[in-house]
Amino acid sequence: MVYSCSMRNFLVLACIICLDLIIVYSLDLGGTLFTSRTNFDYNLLRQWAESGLRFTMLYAGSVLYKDAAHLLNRRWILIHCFIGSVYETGRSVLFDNSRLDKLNSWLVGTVAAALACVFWEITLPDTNGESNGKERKQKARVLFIRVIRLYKPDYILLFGAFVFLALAVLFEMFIPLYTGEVIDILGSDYQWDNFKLAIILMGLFSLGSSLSAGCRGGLFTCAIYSFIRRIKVQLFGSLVRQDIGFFETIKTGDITSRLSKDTELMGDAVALNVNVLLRTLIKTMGMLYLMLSLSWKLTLLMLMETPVTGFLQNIYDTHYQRLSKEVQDSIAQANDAAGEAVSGIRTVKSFRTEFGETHLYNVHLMQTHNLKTRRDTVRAIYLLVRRMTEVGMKVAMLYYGRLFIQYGQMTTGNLVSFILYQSDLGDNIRTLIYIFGDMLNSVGAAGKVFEYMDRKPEVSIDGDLQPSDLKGHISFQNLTFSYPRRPDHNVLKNFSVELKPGQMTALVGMSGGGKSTCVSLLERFYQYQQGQILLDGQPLQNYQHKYLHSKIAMVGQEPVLFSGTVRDNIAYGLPGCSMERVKEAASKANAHAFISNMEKGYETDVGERGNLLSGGEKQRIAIARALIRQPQVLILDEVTSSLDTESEQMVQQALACCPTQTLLVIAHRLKTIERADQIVVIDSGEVVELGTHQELMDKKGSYYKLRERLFTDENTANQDNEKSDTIKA
Ligand SMILES: Nc1ncnc2c1ncn2[C@@H]1O[C@H](COP(=O)(O)OP(=O)(O)OP(=O)(O)O)[C@@H](O)[C@H]1O
Repeated sequence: MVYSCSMRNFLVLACIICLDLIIVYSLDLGGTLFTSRTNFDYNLLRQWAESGLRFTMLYAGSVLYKDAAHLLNRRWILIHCFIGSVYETGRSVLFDNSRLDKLNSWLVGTVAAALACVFWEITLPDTNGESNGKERKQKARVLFIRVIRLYKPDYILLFGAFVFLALAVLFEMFIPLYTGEVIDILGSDYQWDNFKLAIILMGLFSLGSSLSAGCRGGLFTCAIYSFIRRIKVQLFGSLVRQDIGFFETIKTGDITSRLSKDTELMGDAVALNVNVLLRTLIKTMGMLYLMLSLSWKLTLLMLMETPVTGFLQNIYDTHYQRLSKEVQDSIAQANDAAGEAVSGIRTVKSFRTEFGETHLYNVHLMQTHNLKTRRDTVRAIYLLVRRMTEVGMKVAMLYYGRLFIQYGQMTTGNLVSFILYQSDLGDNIRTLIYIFGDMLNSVGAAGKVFEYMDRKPEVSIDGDLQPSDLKGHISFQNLTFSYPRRPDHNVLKNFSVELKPGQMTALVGMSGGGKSTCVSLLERFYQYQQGQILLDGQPLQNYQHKYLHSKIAMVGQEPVLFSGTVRDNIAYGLPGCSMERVKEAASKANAHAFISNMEKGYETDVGERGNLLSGGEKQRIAIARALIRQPQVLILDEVTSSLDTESEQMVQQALACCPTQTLLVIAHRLKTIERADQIVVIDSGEVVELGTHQELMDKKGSYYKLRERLFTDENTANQDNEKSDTIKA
């Protein structure tokens, strides 16, 4: 903290200020005893020496007296001691005035330091924040260089754009100069030839500048679009390679925001910002040169605005960026809430929670609204202060400009050119300062994109085993597993089971026992913590990713179809697959008949996520999608739950006609798994019973009880259905 509000601290501060005033006058008195007041250079030199001495004494005081360190920030002292010297030097140089005003310069120093304190109070609360800022800048630099490297394929476009940029700026720079010249020609001894030449040159510069600016913009836009497309593809490629655990911990809104907004910000980081930066930089240099040649004194005066503007911009950027980030996060939350409600609209309607969902959305929007109001207030205050600084500077410039014209140091045309440059230069300097902030912001977005692009999936996909004759013998050995979102809860505990080729294994058990988890691990969606899963004696992770998923196929509880035709969905991931194979797989899955009855047959669009089909139809297409691969291991997770009895029997027959296949079935309807070669009963992630249907029934253990319980449930449900049918009839 620069200030502490206690009374004691104020007293200490007052003492320090008094002490400083005494030091100033003692030094001045001492100085005047030995030097002459009329010597301009010597007086200025003495002023600076005094500043240095005061700074050393106050700084030493702040080090020795610990409490003062809170009050006397190093920068505070620096400004306090030196700003007076800067002010006096500027005044003396501008107006050849050798009279030094001690009290005046001391007051300037104190007021400037007090203002600095107020600003630092707001912006730099502690040194920790400062070191974080440094780290952030260092990180931003690294990210920025990485983004530049990624632009490599577009270097030619960028080079062309930079050439046109330089041309546009050069042409643009001369326009105000010739405007002033025209005014001088009109004002003094008017000559048609001079006037004509000035107008033609102005026209040519304007034309050249517009043409070059157009080419520059076009080339930059091409480079940016090409870059953004490349990055989006790379990011998407990296996202789809991630393990399922990653998607469970990251919100969909975050992922879409990375893909859409951050990649675009990242594209702007280099091309757009460097474009603006270079344009502004070249223009600023050129304009400064021309302005110095018009009036170096007025230029110096005008440059005094720069540190103030920079300072204001710095404070503003810090707050604005923080608030903007909060606004973005809150927009993402609101979008998530709306997206979730729309995707689950059936549930929302059936539970009559439309009002609740609308209210929740409103709460998120209100949060966004409040944050936006705060952000815009900060912006309004900043604009107000900035405009006041600008206007103040303009008034000062006009005042001194008039004096210089009066003393014959410049012409009216020169002043007009100067004013035109000045208003442009002010904008340029602000842009230069802003662009650094914006670059930090843009590379911040790049950082988020790189974070996803660099992420290594926890489930490795580096295996390279692809044996030509896979038998499909699977062995779960002492498996222990917990989900990434719930690392303390072991879903599988020391789980061991063997699945043999040509056999059907059924996993049964109460809901939440861990049946689907076994399937997820077999599909390598997650990485288990202990034990291993062997396929034909080799750990699952040794197999090549694509090969493994062509040999192990799964139909899940809620099969997901993608928008496109029925044919596209059955032949998903098999480019160039023949129609015969598609039809054959559909027939095996008992889907051919209903597909043929549809208006466009296999070319029928299934709608987004297959919404135009019934649950059973979706499931049969999903089964066909699995069967078309002729997998060695087939996993059916609660597949038959959405099928009618006839379809179920036909699917069962289709599955039975593949004698060498390893079949793993999870079913609640225990009737469907009676013919399984082995039934594994799972409870709380452990195998509690294992055997054939008959063996387990004879044992009268968990399986027997489970069956009884489920039969009771099924019968009750059937009776309920019959009753409601009678009522309806
Ligand atoms: N993605 C997940 N993250 C955290 N916990 C999970 C996740 N999926 C499942 N679980 C938990 O793991 C346990 C086992 O779930 P699993 O889906 O394997 O059971 P199940 O036997 O297939 O149940 P059901 O018969 O209802 O489908 C449950 O306690 C469940 O809450």
